[in-house]
Amino acid sequence: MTGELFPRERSEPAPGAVLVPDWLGAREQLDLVAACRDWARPPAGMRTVTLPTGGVMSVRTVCLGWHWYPYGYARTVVDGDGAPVKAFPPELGELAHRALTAAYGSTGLERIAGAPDYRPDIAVVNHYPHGAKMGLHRDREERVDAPVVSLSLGDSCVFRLGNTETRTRPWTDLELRSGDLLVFGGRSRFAYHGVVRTHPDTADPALGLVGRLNITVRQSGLA
Ligand SMILES: O=C(O)CCC(=O)C(=O)O
Ligand SMILES: [Fe+2]
Repeated sequence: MTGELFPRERSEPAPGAVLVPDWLGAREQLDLVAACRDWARPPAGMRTVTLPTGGVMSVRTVCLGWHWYPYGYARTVVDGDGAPVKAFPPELGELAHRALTAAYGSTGLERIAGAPDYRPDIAVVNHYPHGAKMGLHRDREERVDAPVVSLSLGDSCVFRLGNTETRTRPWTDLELRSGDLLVFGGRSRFAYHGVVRTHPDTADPALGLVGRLNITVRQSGLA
């Protein structure tokens, strides 16, 4: 906690996009960081991703359930060590279900595409070392429009939530801090988004994490 005078409040920066600040407690954050460390280990561990353009992403990534590569999903690390992707942990599915209820409320949830029968089966874990960022993109390799649940850990960042049509304005810049929950579903599900910058060493040192971690939980729609 950063000694805020007032609690940071839930907000809806775009239709279907909900930010719930400080959603994860300290214990949950520590447990997730520890889990990420396990998931990062080879085989099928954390790797850097090379894009078809030849560019190398500045984040490092590990996936659970389905392996994301540019641009698709596979059951093995087709652009890495070739190992089978690690299983999607049921606890993460339960956490993501709770996240949808926290974001939309149990009644609001019914009005969000793919939320009532939500069956998440992918986690994409990104580590942002100091200086890393992520260009504007859409999460569109999934075959269904169920919401994406995003959990942030460690350093805070500037997250850019754009529109569904273009990579350009209008967009909204949000600060995401450790423990924050962002859900993008409904009309924001396929919005462009990215991470403009992180703020080095802003996390509570007790978390024992250098840089920033982001976990997105998704539903693939793949069998
Ligand atoms: O790090 C973030 O907050 C966003 C990550 C993201 O957009 C992705 O993994 O597709
Ligand atoms: Fe994304």
